[in-house]
Amino acid sequence: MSYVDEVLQKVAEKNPGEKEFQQAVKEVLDSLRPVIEANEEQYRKDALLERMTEPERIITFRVPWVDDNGQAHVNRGFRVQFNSAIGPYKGGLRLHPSVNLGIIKFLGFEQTFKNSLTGLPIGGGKGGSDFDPKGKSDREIMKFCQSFMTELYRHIGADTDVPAGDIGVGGREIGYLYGQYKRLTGLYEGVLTGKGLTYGGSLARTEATGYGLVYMVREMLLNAGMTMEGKTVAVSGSGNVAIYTTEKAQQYGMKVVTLSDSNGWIYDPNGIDLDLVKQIKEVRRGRIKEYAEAKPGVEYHEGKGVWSVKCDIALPCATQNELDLEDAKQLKANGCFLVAEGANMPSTREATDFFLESGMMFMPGKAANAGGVATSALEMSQNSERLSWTFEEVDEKLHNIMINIFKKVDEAAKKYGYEGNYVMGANIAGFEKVVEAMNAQGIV
Ligand SMILES: NC(=O)C1=CN([C@@H]2O[C@H](COP(=O)(O)OP(=O)(O)OC[C@H]3O[C@@H](n4cnc5c(N)ncnc54)[C@H](OP(=O)(O)O)[C@@H]3O)[C@@H](O)[C@H]2O)C=CC1
Ligand SMILES: O=C(O)CCC(=O)C(=O)O
Repeated sequence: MSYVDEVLQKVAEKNPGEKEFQQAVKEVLDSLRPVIEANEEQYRKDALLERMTEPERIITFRVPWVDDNGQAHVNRGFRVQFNSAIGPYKGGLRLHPSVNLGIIKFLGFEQTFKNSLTGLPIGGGKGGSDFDPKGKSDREIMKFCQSFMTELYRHIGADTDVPAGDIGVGGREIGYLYGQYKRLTGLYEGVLTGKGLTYGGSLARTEATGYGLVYMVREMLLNAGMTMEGKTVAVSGSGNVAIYTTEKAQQYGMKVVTLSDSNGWIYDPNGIDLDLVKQIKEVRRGRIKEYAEAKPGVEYHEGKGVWSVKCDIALPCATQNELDLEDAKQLKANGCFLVAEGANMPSTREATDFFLESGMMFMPGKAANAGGVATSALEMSQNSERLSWTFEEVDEKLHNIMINIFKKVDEAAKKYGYEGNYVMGANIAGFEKVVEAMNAQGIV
């Protein structure tokens, strides 16, 4: 049996029921086969893949909190410190009722390669809780965050592990988490990113994942001799990544016609009115349905369906496995020729294979959405030097980082004879740096 198959079997046996984690490991290792086969003997001797697929540390803890009516609740908290070969663990915290250990492990595993691609010194980690922030008051969110940090603080630090936002965690939550960390430790340090601008946050971090995604799309189009102006774009989600993807796409003259949330999706043939979306989602914390209620001529549909519209470009920005094989086929049939993932692993394995086999341009999340964590690393740099850079400085650095990621991914795919296969390119380029760092540090 090949080394890859042997490790995939062990991962399945050792992580039963963790389907997203198994899916992510299989997708990465399958695409690394040519590299691994060329070094099989050494990698096997060093148990390289076994070490790479086993988190360095998993922390789980109880998160008790009391709601506004005096009722106590208990959630489960997680932090998976996956790989510190190239820097302190870095990755977001997710608050969503679907969160479980397998999901956090898949995200931490992916984060390791993504962070490697940024070219910055950050290792991979991820965390979160099965707490549902929807419908909770600000005070309930605060109490939850304080309780969560009361356990987490002993495992993190500006030079050891630096969490940030992800689904359900934005500026409000980071503020409450930071306040509690400071209270418990007495330290005023860059232990979290995505902080508010008044207490150490970086300009452009809020926009970074979405802006970075569009900078990546720009490189893909330029490389194919195409322009952005006038392209029709379908975006899913209506949170941080979807909103700032839409903003940057519109700035480049593209027309975004869809957004969604977990209840349904909207189709605005005239192009999304982003001020209205921000009002609904960032100010009122409302549902995307309210957009259609406020605007005549906009369609609202319950459930899934964003990928059924006619578009040139599809940018999934909601959650994992939100775009399946049927969606992929429908996109192709409707003329879509480019898909870039704002979310982490939003395309199922079958959908990804279809994109690659049918000749569509496809950029996986670990490359396409790396602008968020890259800008978090820029926030860490600013915190270390006790300085704040201008929006333009950070945005320019972000843009260059995305250009460099595209180059690395493109070149790695070409080097192994898979030109245009950015899944292989991203996995290989991310993997090579982690391997070099792990080898240099011995069997640890
Ligand atoms: N924030 C960041 O900097 C980065 C985020 N990402 C990834 O981008 C994706 C979106 O994150 P972000 O925008 O920050 O999160 P937000 O919480 O701001 O927004 C998430 C959006 O996705 C929708 N959504 C979440 N879960 C589901 C679900 N199970 N089914 C349908 N819709 C869902 C939400 O709808 P609803 O409100 O109804 O739940 C919401 O519209 C995630 O995959 C995240 O891991 C990747 C890199 C960096
Ligand atoms: O900014 C960060 O540290 C993490 C962002 C994140 O969670 C991600 O890239 O998926």
